[in-house]
Amino acid sequence: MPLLSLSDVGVTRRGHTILDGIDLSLERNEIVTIVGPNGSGKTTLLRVIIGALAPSRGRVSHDASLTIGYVPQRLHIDPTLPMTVSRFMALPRRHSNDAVRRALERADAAGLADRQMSGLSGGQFQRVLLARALLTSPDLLILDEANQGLDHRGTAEFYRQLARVKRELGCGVLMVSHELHVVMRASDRVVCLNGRICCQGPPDTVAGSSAYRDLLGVDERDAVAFYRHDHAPEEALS
Ligand SMILES: Nc1ncnc2c1ncn2[C@@H]1O[C@H](COP(=O)(O)OP(=O)(O)OP(=O)(O)O)[C@@H](O)[C@H]1O
Repeated sequence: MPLLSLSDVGVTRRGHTILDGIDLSLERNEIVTIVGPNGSGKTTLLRVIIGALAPSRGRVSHDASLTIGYVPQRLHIDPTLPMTVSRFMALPRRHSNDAVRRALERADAAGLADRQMSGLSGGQFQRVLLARALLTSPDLLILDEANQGLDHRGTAEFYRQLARVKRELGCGVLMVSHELHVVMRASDRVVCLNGRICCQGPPDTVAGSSAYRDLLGVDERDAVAFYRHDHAPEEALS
């Protein structure tokens, strides 16, 4: 049984259709990445999935006990505000010291507990956001452009960490990304969105599809070469 499924979901705002006819299932032990051009409805879809936005049509179904961990696209913390990583992990609510330690370890951020949030590098900051989303040992982990501000190597490391988290927790992972070549390497399934789902499937199949190339404006040889060049089985990523 899927962790969460969307059936014929549509979102209309001020007479404008943002999402239409979305059928999507998310499973445990699977990394799914949504790609699509600016304004294609990616963030809107994530908001529907986390329950922050009610769809205008269709149904979102999941078990009542489903726990979701969410890593936002950006989080601004006033740099003049002194706040250690441990303190940040206690916002908005406290968890046991054990739970905090475990979450930081899972996100490969164990050594950062006493550091100031304002002194973290982009990659370290993302790991702490990931650790906070892992505090509840979620069934489904959702990341909105979590690799923003990371360079190519930082992004690859972050995705390796995600693959480890998925294996350890057995959770499902859903993310939105613009990093096409890394997405191709790090995902089990890619979903191309443009208000509707244009195509979806394993990365190599999607990379070769004309719907994907037309939507993202990538050349066929580039898409497939990117995939072949960068692709490594998950074991090799860890
Ligand atoms: N509350 C709203 N009212 C009206 N229009 C909205 C609302 N929220 C989003 N939109 C519109 O819906 C479309 C999709 O927005 P969304 O942020 O979901 O796209 P996106 O794919 O995440 O874009 P980006 O890649 O630029 O972050 C855009 O045209 C946006 O202007």
